[in-house]
Amino acid sequence: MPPRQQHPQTPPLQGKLANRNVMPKTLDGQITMEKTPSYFVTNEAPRRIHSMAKDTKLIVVVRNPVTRAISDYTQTLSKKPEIPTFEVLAFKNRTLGLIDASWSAIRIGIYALHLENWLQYFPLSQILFVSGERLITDPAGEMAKVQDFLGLKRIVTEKHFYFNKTKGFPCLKKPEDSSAPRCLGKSKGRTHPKIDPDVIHRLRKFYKPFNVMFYQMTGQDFQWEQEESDK
Ligand SMILES: Nc1ncnc2c1ncn2[C@@H]1O[C@H](COP(=O)(O)OS(=O)(=O)O)[C@@H](OP(=O)(O)O)[C@H]1O
Repeated sequence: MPPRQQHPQTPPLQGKLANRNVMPKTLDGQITMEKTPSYFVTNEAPRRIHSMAKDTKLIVVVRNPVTRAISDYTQTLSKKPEIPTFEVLAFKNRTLGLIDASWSAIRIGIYALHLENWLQYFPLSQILFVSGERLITDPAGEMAKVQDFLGLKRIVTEKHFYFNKTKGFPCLKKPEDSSAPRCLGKSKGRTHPKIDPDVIHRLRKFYKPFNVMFYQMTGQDFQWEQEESDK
């Protein structure tokens, strides 16, 4: 049976019962999924989810935190075009090179910090880290890991993806029926504004120790230090 998915717009975790009540009933052989990216950085989320269901499997998609910050900013900019530039928001004091780690676009990318909170409640074996970069370059490969992690048969494979040149991203096709291929919407894969290379450089330096800590904690090297430039 297909996994049942809770809508991402679920009210935020307000308490154990509040959340359980909005989840659909799950039958034998079904998996209920809930997708709220902000839970990863919500202090109370691990404790609450753990007290609701200790055996919950957690999937976290992570990408280079510098690109993530720019993506986050791009999303806000699309809704509020009047906000200051990324370069302005990124610093507490630009002359001193002091990064503003309290700005959510930057803080969310300190993955090691957030993961520490989750590891107080869940073993690493219950968490799958998906590489946001490989999700674009090898979606079938990443989806194979997701399906294995969830104990599902590998139903989604290479044949379900094609690279859409116009979109610049992989899109989905359903080879089993004749329905039209589907790409993600306009809000995914926007062009990022060009950011001052010096600011990128400073952010890379800022994140490096946290990235290294994250690689050690997860046992996975996401190779964000190897990337030459951000799009
Ligand atoms: N197949 C495909 N199509 C389009 N976009 C893709 C795809 N795979 C991954 N991505 C990347 O997903 C990024 C948007 O995801 P978000 O994490 O912002 O989504 S969410 O709003 O938090 O759910 C989005 O980030 P931006 O490029 O900054 O928009 C994409 O880079």
